[in-house]
Amino acid sequence: ALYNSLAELPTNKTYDFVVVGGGTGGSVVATRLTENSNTSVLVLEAGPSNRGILNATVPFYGFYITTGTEIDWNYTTTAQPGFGGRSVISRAGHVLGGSSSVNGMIWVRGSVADWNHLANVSGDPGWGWDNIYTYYKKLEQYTPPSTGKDVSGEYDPSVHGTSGPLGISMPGVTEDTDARVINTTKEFPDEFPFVLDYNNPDTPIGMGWVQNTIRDGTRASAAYAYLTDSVLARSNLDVVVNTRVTKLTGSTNGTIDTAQVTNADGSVTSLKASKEIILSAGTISDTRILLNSGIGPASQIQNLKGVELVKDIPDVGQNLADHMIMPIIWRVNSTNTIDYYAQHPEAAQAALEQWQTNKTGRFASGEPFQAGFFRLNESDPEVQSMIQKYGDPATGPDSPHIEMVALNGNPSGVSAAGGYYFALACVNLVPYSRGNVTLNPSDPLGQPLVNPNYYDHPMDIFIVSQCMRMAIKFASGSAFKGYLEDNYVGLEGVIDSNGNINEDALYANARNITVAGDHQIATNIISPKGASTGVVDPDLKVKGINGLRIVDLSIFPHTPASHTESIVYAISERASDLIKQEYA
Ligand SMILES: Cc1cc2nc3c(=O)[nH]c(=O)nc-3n(C[C@H](O)[C@H](O)[C@H](O)COP(=O)(O)OP(=O)(O)OC[C@H]3O[C@@H](n4cnc5c(N)ncnc54)[C@H](O)[C@@H]3O)c2cc1C
Repeated sequence: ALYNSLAELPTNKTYDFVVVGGGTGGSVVATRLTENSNTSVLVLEAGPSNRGILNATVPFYGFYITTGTEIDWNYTTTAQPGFGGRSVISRAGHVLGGSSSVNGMIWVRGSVADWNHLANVSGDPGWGWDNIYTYYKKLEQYTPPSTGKDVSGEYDPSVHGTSGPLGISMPGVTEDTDARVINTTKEFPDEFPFVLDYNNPDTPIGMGWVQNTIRDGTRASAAYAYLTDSVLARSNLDVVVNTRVTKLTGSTNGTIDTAQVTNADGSVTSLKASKEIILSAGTISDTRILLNSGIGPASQIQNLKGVELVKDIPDVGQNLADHMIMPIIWRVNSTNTIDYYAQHPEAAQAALEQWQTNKTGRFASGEPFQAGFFRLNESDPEVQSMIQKYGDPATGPDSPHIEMVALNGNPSGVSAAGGYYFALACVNLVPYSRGNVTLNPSDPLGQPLVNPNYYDHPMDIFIVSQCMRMAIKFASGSAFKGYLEDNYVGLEGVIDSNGNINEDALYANARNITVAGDHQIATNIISPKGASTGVVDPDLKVKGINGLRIVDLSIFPHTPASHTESIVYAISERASDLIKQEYA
């Protein structure tokens, strides 16, 4: 059942597993484990239920509307030297379904090389692509858009699953910029080849149509797709929302079996698992919980007020990485962009009403509609020399370095101020920079110190600058002539009157404007059993502790050449099988 507070939870029940965090990973693992009616699971989620929250349900809203609301943790990074000292918002869902309830819904699976790399670094071939591909096919359910738009020629059905819980769909309406973007791939086929399906493991490179975690015109979050009414009706599953876990404890040294919740009146409620605690609170929140439980680097824990060391694991909270997004935005000669809704409340209301009536119309889709995945241009001598100096940051020779996203509007959502826009957003998929999550010693339960160290490594901003050059080329296509007016954000001082690019200005814009990718990863990295580094073993159990496993994005050791919800779904599907096998 679903309970709105701990006070509602019956007190006479016991559970095999307590899942901390009902987010992307937690929703999957709770659903899969309770397929066995002999296994009981309690999920504790800090945020509210996703049900009835339009911001977590209407696909169009996912784009920008949830920042600053109660369904996001609204973390802020520390001042980032690579960003000219700016702090940026680092978002994560604070609602059932977690970040899958607030994200951009873009479905990109992670490259073959990324998964094979995971198999190599963990020493477990089961994390390799061949096995993970079977999980993707198991969990996906490709469905046509609710609007009835014909999407043939926009993806390759043969590489997707059709009967899993997670709905995947394509943009359901046509935008003015669709043809401009697709035509540009035809005009510049060498630099920007059209790709029918970037999720085809054999052809990840190119620009094509975005696939979304949307079903029946509705956001298909992990809560919507997995924690359905019938799953929540299972007698062996209880989910409690509005319940934040502060600490994990154990009965004997070296065993963790209890999740503690500090109630509003200061009292503590302990929730016990007879088999395991499964930590699925996400990359940033995991570290706060582990450090407050005395699990992590001894050097830090010794300084934390009121916390005693339980297990010294130096890598907890280390290795934090994130993608970063550098938007380039132009004013356009059109009002037919998503900015229109920000500036015309009556149009937004009508679109919402249409969505509420039959889940169609513009609000049944997200934004963007196209994205491209590219390698650096290895015939460019500058690229060659950077790769020679620092190595190729991609996990394999066919794995992309760069993502370029095309948006029919201003991605920051501030266009209520006026104007109509087109944007190309540049993403470095393979940053070398690593940071960490630490706590304020005098307030360990307070806001964690999130430091992704953006642009710390010289290769990282170089790759973004290469993507910016690509975006300038893309926007020079004939399809954009007369459509793009002046540059609004991203290219200040970059192009001189002769059309030459000023490298210093390119870098300065990147430092001043780039924002977080919200793909925070790697604070609990996987390593082989017995390794002296890393946080979890290949079966995702925390090293040197009994009864504690981590199932979320934090275990993945590097940023994948993709978006990250797909990584979590695959990790948690396989983790569920590993857990089921262990207790069979
Ligand atoms: C704004 C945004 C846009 C994104 N866009 C995309 C995209 O388009 N495509 C894509 O693939 N990925 C995207 N991502 C990333 C992707 O959604 C995440 O990487 C992924 O969902 C993370 O899954 P997780 O299970 O690790 O954590 P989460 O899904 O974040 O789950 C963690 C859960 O734990 C809960 N929790 C945390 N602390 C506690 C506590 N102390 N007690 C109890 N519960 C707790 C949280 O409230 C949350 O529900 C985006 C993310 C954000 C934030």
